[in-house]
Amino acid sequence: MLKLCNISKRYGNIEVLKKINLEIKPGEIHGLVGENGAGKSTLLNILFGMSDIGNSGGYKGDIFLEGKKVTIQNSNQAVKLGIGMVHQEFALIPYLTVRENILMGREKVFPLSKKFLGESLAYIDKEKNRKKTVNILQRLNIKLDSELKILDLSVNLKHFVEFAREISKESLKVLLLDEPTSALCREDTEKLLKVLHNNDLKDTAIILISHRLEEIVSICHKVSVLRNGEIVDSFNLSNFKSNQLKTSVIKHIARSMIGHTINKIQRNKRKKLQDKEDPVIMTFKDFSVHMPGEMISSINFNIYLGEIVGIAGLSGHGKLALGNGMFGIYPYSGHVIFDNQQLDITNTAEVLAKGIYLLPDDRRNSGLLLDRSIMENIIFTPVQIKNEFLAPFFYNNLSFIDRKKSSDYTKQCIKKFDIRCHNIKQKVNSLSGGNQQKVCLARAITMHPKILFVNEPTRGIDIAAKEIILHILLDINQNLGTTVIIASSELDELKRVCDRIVVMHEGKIFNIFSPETDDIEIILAFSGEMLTESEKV
Ligand SMILES: Nc1ncnc2c1ncn2[C@@H]1O[C@H](COP(=O)(O)OP(=O)(O)OP(=O)(O)O)[C@@H](O)[C@H]1O
Repeated sequence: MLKLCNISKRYGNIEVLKKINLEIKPGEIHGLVGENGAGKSTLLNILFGMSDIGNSGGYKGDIFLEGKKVTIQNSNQAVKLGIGMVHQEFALIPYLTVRENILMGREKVFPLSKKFLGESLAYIDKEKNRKKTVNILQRLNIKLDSELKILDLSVNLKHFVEFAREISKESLKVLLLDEPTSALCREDTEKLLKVLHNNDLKDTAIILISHRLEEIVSICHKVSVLRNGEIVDSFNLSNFKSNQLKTSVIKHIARSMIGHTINKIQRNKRKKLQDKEDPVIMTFKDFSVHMPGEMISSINFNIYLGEIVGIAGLSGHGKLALGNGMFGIYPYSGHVIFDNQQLDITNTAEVLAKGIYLLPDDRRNSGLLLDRSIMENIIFTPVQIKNEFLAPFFYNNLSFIDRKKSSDYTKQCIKKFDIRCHNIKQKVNSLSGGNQQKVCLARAITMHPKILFVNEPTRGIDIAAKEIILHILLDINQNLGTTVIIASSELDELKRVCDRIVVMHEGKIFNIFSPETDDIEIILAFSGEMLTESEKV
C-alpha cells in the first residue's frame, strides 16, 4: 500500500531524517518508535503534507501509494489520496461541535436543497449527521455528547474525536497515528486499540507512533526503530505472542532505541500513609470544579507537607480537575486553605507568588509560549512573578533580562532534562512534542515551588526521558522539600514514586491506597469497586 524510498528532511543545516526506506502492506499496523526528537512526527508530517514541511524546504525521496509515485505538497492532497492522520497535538476546530469536527466536509445534506442550490450551499441535515456521529462514537464505545464544543472537551476526549473523524472516512488507504493513546488511560487505550486490532480497517496501512512499547508489541505486525533520523532496526512482531517473548522483545526494542539499558527509578524512603500528626500544607473543603468531562464534586482532602501524592482514575472521573481547578482555570466552588489561610485561587499571580505551581497536561495551549525560544519559556514565569533573571535595576523598577545568567541557566536545564534541541534560541513550536514537555517541566522546577501540581508529566515522553523526569520530581521533593501532586494515567509510575495514591471515581475520592497495594485492587477502584477481605487474601 505504502512504500517510502530514501525519504530525507532537513531543517536548515540539520538533517532530521536520513534516507528512510519503509514498506507497509494493506491491513498492516506498523509501529514507529524512537527517542524524543528522533524524527517520528516529521516522517508522518511529510506523509500528510503538513505545511511546516513545505515551508521549511520540503523533503527529498519518493513516496509510492498502491505502486504509484505520488507527491504530497499539502494536507488537502494527502486527504484526496486517502491518507488520514491523528495528530499528536490535535487538529480540531475548537469552536465547532464534536459532530461538526468529525463529519466536516462529509456532512449529509437535504437532497432537495442540494439539487436546487448545489453541493456547497445545500442545507446540512443536522439530525442525520447527529445519528451518524453517535454511531461512529458507539463504534469506539465512547460516551460523548455529539453536540459539545471541542473547546469544552478534555484532552483524552479530543483524541477520541480525532480518531473517530479518521476511521469514519471511507476509502482510507493510509492512517497515520501520532501518539493517539498518549493522553488516554489504560481502559480508553484498550477501547481505541481494539478498533485497530479488530481489523476494522483491514485494507488500510497504519503507522502507529507510541512511547508505550507494550502497546506496540501487542498490536503491531512490525516495528521500526528510529534513532537520530535513521531506521536502525526493524522487528517482525507476529512471532512474539507469549508474554515472556513480548517482554524480551520490548527490552530489545528499548535498547535499540536508546542505545543502552534503562534503570527504572524507584523511591526508597517513603512516608507512611498520613496520620493526624503530620503537618498539612493544603486543604480542599467542599471543593468542586466544573471542568467539562472531568468534574469533581464536593471533595474534602488534605495534602501533607513534603509528600508525593498520586491521583489516579479513569479519564473523565476528575483526576485532572484538582490541579486545573486549583488555578481557577474552570468554575469552582468551595475553599482551598494553604498555610492556614484561605487562598484566593482566582488571583493566579498571588497563587504563583505563594509558591504553588501547576504543570498542565495541555502543554501547547496552556503550558508554553510556542512562538518564543526555549530560554524565554524557561525564564518567563520566574521573571514575571519573582523578578529573577534580571540584571540589577537600571532605573527605579525598570530592569533588563540578564542574558548571561539566563542563557547559562537554560543550558544547564537542557543538559539536566536532556532536551534535544539545536540551541537555546530554538523556538519551542519547532521542538518535538516530548522535548516541549521537558521545557514545561524545566520552567516549573525553576519556580522552586512549595507545592507542584503536575498533570500527566510523562505524557509523550520516551522511555529513557520518563525516568529523568521521575528522578527530577523525586529530587525536588527530597532536596527542595517540594510537595508534589501527580495526576497520571501511568499507575506503574505513580506506584514507583508516590507516598499514597488517591483514586477518583465519578468526581469523588473513592479510596486512598498505599503504593504497595496490588494493581488489581487499585484498578478495580477505578470502576468504583472494592475487593472483599477474602478476595484480598
Ligand atoms: N519547524 C522546525 N524547525 C526546526 N527543527 C524542527 C522543526 N520541527 C521539528 N524539528 C526538529 O526535528 C527533530 C525531529 O522532531 P520530531 O518532532 O520529528 O521528533 P519525534 O521523534 O516525533 O519526537 P517526540 O517523541 O518528542 O514527539 C527535532 O530535533 C526537532 O527539534
